[in-house]
Amino acid sequence: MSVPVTVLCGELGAGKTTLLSGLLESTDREIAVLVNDVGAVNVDADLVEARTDLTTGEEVLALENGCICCSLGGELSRSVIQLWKEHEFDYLVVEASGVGEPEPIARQFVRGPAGGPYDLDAVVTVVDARRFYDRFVGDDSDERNDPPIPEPQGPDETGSRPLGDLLLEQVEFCDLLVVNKCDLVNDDERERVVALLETLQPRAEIVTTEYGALEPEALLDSERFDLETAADSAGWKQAIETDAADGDGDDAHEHDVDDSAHGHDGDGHGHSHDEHEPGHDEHEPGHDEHDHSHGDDHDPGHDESHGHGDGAHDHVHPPERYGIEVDTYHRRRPFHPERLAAFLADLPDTLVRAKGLCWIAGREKQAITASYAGSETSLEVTGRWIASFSEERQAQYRRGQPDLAWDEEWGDRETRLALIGRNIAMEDLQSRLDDCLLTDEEMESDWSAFENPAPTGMSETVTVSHGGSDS
Ligand SMILES: Nc1nc2c(ncn2[C@@H]2O[C@H](COP(=O)(O)OP(=O)(O)OP(=O)(O)O)[C@@H](O)[C@H]2O)c(=O)[nH]1
Repeated sequence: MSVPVTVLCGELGAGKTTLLSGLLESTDREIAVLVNDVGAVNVDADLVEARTDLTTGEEVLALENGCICCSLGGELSRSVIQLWKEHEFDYLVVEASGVGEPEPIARQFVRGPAGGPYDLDAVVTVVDARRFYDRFVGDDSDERNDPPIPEPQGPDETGSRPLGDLLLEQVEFCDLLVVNKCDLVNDDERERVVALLETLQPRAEIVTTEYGALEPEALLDSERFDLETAADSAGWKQAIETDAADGDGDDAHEHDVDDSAHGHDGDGHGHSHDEHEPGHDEHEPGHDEHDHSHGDDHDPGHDESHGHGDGAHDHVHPPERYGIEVDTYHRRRPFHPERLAAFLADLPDTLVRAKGLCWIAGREKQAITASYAGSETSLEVTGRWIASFSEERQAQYRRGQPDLAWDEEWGDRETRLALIGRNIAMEDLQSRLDDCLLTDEEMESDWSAFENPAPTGMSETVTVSHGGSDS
């Protein structure tokens, strides 16, 4: 019998991982998860792993070397077929990269080789209510009862399509729309968002959530996916492309087989997380199966063009088309807590997403995950630096992770962030981050004397609002 599949799409930071983590916690179904993340730091797979008993490399499978939508007939199909052969599970959830287009992914499960063992059940798009409102609905009271239908905006002055275009495509293609982050909009704003979404996508069911809290039944075995529509993919394609062509005037939506990796520096990511807090004991020393490659690199590797020279297709990858740039920030020096907080409250609008581990002075034990999306950055203690354990334990952990880069003085403490922006001055951003690092003089000072808003306890989270204060 075919294994049903739910494909989870949505804007970067809309809450896909949050929703997925909740789903995995609330169902007894044996769910395999395919996570595809953009950027060298494959944080999502790690977060999903941390919150479940699934393990990367087994049921949680991370596609680190490419975007699903570029892996047509390639890595996606191979991965899911291999997964099906080697593991027992009765449901597959694919968490698509926040910049992935749903159609080519869905098509894999309908027409590709994965269509054999799998049966596409639903395509679910998660929408960030706040961002959707701000971007598309606005605050013009004249439009209150008759929101305009946003049109894809076409190339901007740099030749890239606005990121919102991709969001619209995800909205238009799906079967279920999850309007998430409803805690960040008021009732009126929420209703206007829903009204506009209904106009854009009359076929989809729409649910509103906070932190992606949904009953598993809403996401699994819904049989929402319309196979007839899917089989007639030229129809959807036309619908989507007609809109996009308004701005593009070319065939940039043509998707053909392309296994190129892009925007990835090939290394996995790093960090062993704490294993000694209540409820977080599932990992043993050496549990971390991710790669630990620690080049102090800045890999802009996202500029590859996808011209194939045979004239058959003109695939422009979304990160390129939408002006998205992916970079990593890696430093082995701690942040000054107050300067970091001030920086996080004043992030450039061109930054779409940032996520990764931070080393913050005064928090010598805590490995803190920073996650920026939309209007806020959360700082959450997600583990402990191995260097903060006894020497005996350190040795034990390090034996299990022979590739772990280790500094004589600071051990594994470091900052490694994925930065995703649109038309962003990445160097400026990196240099502003550098300004948040401790100076040589501060390195010698008493770090515990700094005012420090960073969290201390495992899973404790501090949120910094963009342009606002801590909460
Ligand atoms: N205020 C608020 N924050 C939320 C909600 N849902 C998720 N978040 C936060 O938003 C941030 C992004 O959530 P994720 O679940 O990682 O988003 P994602 O869509 O998986 O992100 P990408 O994988 O980068 O595309 C995290 O800091 C979440 O804690 C919500 O309903 N309300």
